[in-house]
Amino acid sequence: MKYLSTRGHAGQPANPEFCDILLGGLAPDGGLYLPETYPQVTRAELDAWRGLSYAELAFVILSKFITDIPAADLKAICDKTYTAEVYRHVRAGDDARDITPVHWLEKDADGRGRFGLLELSNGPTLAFKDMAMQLLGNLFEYVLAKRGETINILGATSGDTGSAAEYAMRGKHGVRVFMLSPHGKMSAFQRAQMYSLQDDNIFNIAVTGMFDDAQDIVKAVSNDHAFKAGHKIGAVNSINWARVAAQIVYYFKGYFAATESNDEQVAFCVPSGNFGNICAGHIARQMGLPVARLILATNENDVLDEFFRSGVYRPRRAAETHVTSSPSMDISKASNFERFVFDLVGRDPRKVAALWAEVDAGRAFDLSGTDEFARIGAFGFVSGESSHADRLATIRKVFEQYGVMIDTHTADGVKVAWEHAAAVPAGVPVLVLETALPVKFAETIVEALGREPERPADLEGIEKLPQRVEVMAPDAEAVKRFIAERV
Ligand SMILES: Cc1ncc(COP(=O)(O)O)c(C=O)c1O
Ligand SMILES: N[C@@H](CCOP(=O)(O)O)C(=O)O
Repeated sequence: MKYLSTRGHAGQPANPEFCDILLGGLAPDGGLYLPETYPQVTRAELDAWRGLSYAELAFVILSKFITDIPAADLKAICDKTYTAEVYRHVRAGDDARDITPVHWLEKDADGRGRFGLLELSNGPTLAFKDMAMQLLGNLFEYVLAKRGETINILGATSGDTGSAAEYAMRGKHGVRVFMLSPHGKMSAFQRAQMYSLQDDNIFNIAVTGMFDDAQDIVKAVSNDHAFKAGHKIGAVNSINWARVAAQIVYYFKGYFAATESNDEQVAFCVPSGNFGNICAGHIARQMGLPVARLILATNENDVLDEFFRSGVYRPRRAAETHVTSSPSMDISKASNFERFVFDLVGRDPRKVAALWAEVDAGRAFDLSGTDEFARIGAFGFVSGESSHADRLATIRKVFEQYGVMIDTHTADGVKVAWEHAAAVPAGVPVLVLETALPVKFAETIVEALGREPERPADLEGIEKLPQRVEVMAPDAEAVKRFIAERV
């Protein structure tokens, strides 16, 4: 499989393969890598895949995108990654061997699931990021050893990518992680998960700004080609295609869990910020997975909801970005949205480059009234927004009605999924992606329910551990100096 850049210049080689872009992160023209074409899944393949374990499914799907790692090696990496020991934090009664079990909230009279949670947060750091990041850790280790290289990962987090990356990379040979987080904007649990790590290869930098400032720094450093090459800078955010590829797998797994035959459809509701998660759902649908609807949910930072309703993409400045009780979605400039717009404009890199020239200059773009936006219905998206009050009411309702405690981001998803029930064809089950566990956002859970969420034994007392973090202004040059002094 060869890859291209959404902006037209994929670098050298002109059409790189998977292992090159795994280490490369952002394309040299500032665009994002995508496969030249989306591999199509045949009906015979879907039939054969139903019933596969998560690791087996990951192998067959990733084999379509990764053609430069021998099959036996890729299989071994998938088997090592997707184990019940790694994804162990399942709800009582669910089976960790499923890796991403579905927890049904509503079933019909025949006992068939109608509305449920796709559990994606059972990994080491209790957020969906572990689904891809654990694989990335193993892929990096494999490819770096094969090539005799090292990598210095520069990432940005609004709370969950950071800890998932650090847990996946800590102690890994040849890998250092420099992770930028928004100072004072994450939950106490999220901060403790990251800042309490004392491993020599982990560096936490808290920038006095928002997530978008941190993400801008990652892009600025990646776009300094001399620095990037000289300091072997890599990426683990969903700008890295490998993250998106790994996330495609659980859409297939969720589909098989929610249906009995491949004639049926399913709808997914995805709490969204950087558009990485739902971008994987979009690609699964483009590959032929029978997805009736992709329901996109935002919090008060509603830039994506605004686009799907109006055709206007208007990234907000840091000062206009709300600090909310679903903090991991406090994002106003969604990196992966560029991948979707590439498909929307007929995969024309010149159009994407022109649109992102506007975005990079701090302006909006407006596709309303264009032929492209007229086609948006074909992509299956609907969207909605959720507020702090909605979040509290949804957490309460789900707890009272079903006895299930959900986190604040998943609550945004449930609220928007309920709101869009009429947009889903009759009889089609709806899965809300559970993107984090409630203990990560205990303060809001206590506000909603008057009780503390359950805490896994292995994360007991982490807030009391000593923390190690460097606080810095959001300045790409200062970050470069910090990295250069340590590699
Ligand atoms: C808990 C949680 N939910 C939802 C999101 C939004 O996902 P995405 O950025 O892939 O749209 C994030 C962060 O990315 C997250 O950490
Ligand atoms: N919500 C994320 C933000 C970064 O998203 P990514 O998927 O691009 O890594 C976080 O928790 O850090």
